[in-house]
Amino acid sequence: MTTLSANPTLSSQTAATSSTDVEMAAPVVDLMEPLRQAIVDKPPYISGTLPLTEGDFSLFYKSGDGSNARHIDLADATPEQLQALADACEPATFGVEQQDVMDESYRKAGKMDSQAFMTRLIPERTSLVDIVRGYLLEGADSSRTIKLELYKLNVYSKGSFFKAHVDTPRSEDMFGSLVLVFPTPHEGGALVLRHHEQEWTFDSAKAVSEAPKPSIGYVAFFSDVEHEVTLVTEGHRVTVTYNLYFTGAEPASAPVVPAVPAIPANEAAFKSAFEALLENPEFLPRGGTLGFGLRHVYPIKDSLAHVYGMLKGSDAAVFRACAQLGFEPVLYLLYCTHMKYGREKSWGMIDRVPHFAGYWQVEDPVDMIKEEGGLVLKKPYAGSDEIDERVKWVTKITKLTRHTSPYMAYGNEAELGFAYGDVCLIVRVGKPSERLAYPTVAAMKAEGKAKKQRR
Ligand SMILES: O=C(O)CCC(=O)C(=O)O
Ligand SMILES: [Fe+2]
Repeated sequence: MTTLSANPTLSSQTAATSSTDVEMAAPVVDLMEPLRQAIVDKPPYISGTLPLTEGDFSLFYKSGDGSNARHIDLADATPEQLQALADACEPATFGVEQQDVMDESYRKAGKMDSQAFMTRLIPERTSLVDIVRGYLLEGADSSRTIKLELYKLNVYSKGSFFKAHVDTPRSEDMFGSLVLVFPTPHEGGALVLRHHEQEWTFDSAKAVSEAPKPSIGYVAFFSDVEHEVTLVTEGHRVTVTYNLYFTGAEPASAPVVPAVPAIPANEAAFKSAFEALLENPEFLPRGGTLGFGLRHVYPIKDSLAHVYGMLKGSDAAVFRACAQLGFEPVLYLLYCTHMKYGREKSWGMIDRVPHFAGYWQVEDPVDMIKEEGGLVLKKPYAGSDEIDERVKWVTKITKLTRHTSPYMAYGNEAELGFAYGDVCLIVRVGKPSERLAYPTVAAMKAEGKAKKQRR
């Protein structure tokens, strides 16, 4: 059910401006709850595989008394070479109440501290940092600068494992861990992650063996996620781990788009929740329009077109899942006007950046949106023929990606007003027997044009 929020008090003369607030964006708690949950309760990790160049798999390490360095190519290592690497490791410990403890019933693995090896792999020169920022982090966090600190190398030989634990934070700024799994032959050693009574498994051995060669497996997760490494039943599982920190530096100016798009962990959950809803005859019995607030920041200037190719994390998950099911998700700018007099607000949306420059003494920017080819969602005292579309909001509108347009506002003298458009994703769904038959955007536009001409 939609709840109405109290009308915010108007603070200035130019209060007849647009800003999005929670009223319209209050999500409908109903059949769509599983859909909303799939987006909002995003799994606290991201995993996948990443192809790298051959040199990145070279590892040099100290062995014996340390007077000789050895080399191993982890993309093409023999069992003997891997055994030599395992022999050069010390037994791994783990932290219990500020102390490093060795207990092979809890953790059985070999470890090498970062000063005992050198890898050519520099995560900052791959898309790993962008993947962590774009797919693990959300909202404002995803444009913060992060730092990766090489922590350890581990060799999980046959019979190795690491029981459930959370990683010890190294400082207040540490927000997570990144584990890279090399493509060495092994079986078992999957990483099981648990958070808020949910569980996920990343079978890195399987993922890496199915990836184009040579690739590494990667998994990044937040510090409060419990995780365990299951028993390695064959071969050697070689990993390097990094601690992930936020740095104090200013946020990067433009949000970064991962060069290699990762598959968001909640994409499958969202897709199956949506498929189940589409099967349900009680869901939008006459068809309807779903709205999703975006959960990442994207740069916009004159157009929304480039944002389609930049979608990250949950935004990418929603877009891709809907498109795969045959729908045509469209980005819109959503405007809300607090009227100067009275309590009502008007709402409108448009699928491109509007140009308000030629308008003079405008009372309600939603009228300009309409003139520019947009749609009216809500308007005080409007008859139903004046409402173009009604949107059911699955997730709240956010102000993360907002476009500001100045315009000449109505007043005793012309004064400058500002209209704020918040980018959201709109998906139109047909009635139960013909879910994909809802008019396409092109059809809606053509219809709108015809309507205008008839007037
Ligand atoms: O190897 C992994 O996948 C995780 C290792 C781990 O949990 C750790 O080193 O703390
Ligand atoms: Fe761990």
